[in-house]
Amino acid sequence: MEPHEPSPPAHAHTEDLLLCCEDLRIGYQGKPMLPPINLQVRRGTFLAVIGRNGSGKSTWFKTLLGLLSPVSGRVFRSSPQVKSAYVPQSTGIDALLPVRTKELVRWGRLSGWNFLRPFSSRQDRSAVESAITSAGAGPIAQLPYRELSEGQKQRALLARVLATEADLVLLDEPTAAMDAVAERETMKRLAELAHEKRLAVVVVSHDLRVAAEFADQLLFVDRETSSVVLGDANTVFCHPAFRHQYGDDYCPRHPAPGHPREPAR
Ligand SMILES: Nc1ncnc2c1ncn2[C@@H]1O[C@H](COP(=O)(O)OP(=O)(O)OP(=O)(O)O)[C@@H](O)[C@H]1O
Repeated sequence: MEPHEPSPPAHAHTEDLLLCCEDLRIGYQGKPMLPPINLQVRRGTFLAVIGRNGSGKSTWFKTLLGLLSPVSGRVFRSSPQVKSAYVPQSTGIDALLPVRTKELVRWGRLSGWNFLRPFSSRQDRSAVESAITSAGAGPIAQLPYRELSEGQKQRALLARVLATEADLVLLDEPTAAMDAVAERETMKRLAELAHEKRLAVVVVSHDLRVAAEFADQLLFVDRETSSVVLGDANTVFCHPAFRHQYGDDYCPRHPAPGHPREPAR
């Protein structure tokens, strides 16, 4: 280890650990917007980040990626080799070039000016094919990216990020423009990828039920109640801060009127 490299947390020496937030406070201009975040991101897990608009989800992603400095605390990567890939909420890719989806995915795979190489390696080609299949982007692979619908563009960008074969994949509302069927299918695929390929997948989603169905854990962030809640769906959905924002309908312990949990005697 380099002399100036920060020391890892005591619990970080496990092979599945990719990234760790330690008392991490996120915000702008030195002003924290949430209480400290403590969590570990591990291989083979699917984490969904939920919360109202403006609650700090994208800010957290930017801090994880090093695009924004923590207000305090730290983000620790278990190794400098941990490779992350990120799909932001919206991108300017379509404004760039009239490129086919498959080429866009290939460029995601080949870093820097390598994408100008006329031939990619067999390994690159196979990673591109597999990413296109995993993202369900086969039917649109030969179509110009510019001509795709917003939901199809999201699939293409998902394939692009998967082609990088990153260990940690951060996706900010990757299904926002998809119809309900495509959204469910994509979240299911992301969960399978996390579990089968041993990736860590972290997704921001506003579809709470779909997130709860497929994610291993939920991270709920809320500025109004100054809350950060990490746990399974029941833990999060029944938390007072979550219920303050979204009501009781998501919590099985607080059934909606007319749907009693116990049959009436
Ligand atoms: N560069 C910036 N400087 C100061 N404040 C900012 C900056 N960028 C975003 N914010 C503010 O930070 C807060 C959190 O924004 P963020 O984009 O992280 O929310 P979010 O949870 O991702 O929201 P959404 O669900 O709408 O995408 C918002 O109030 C936003 O206005």
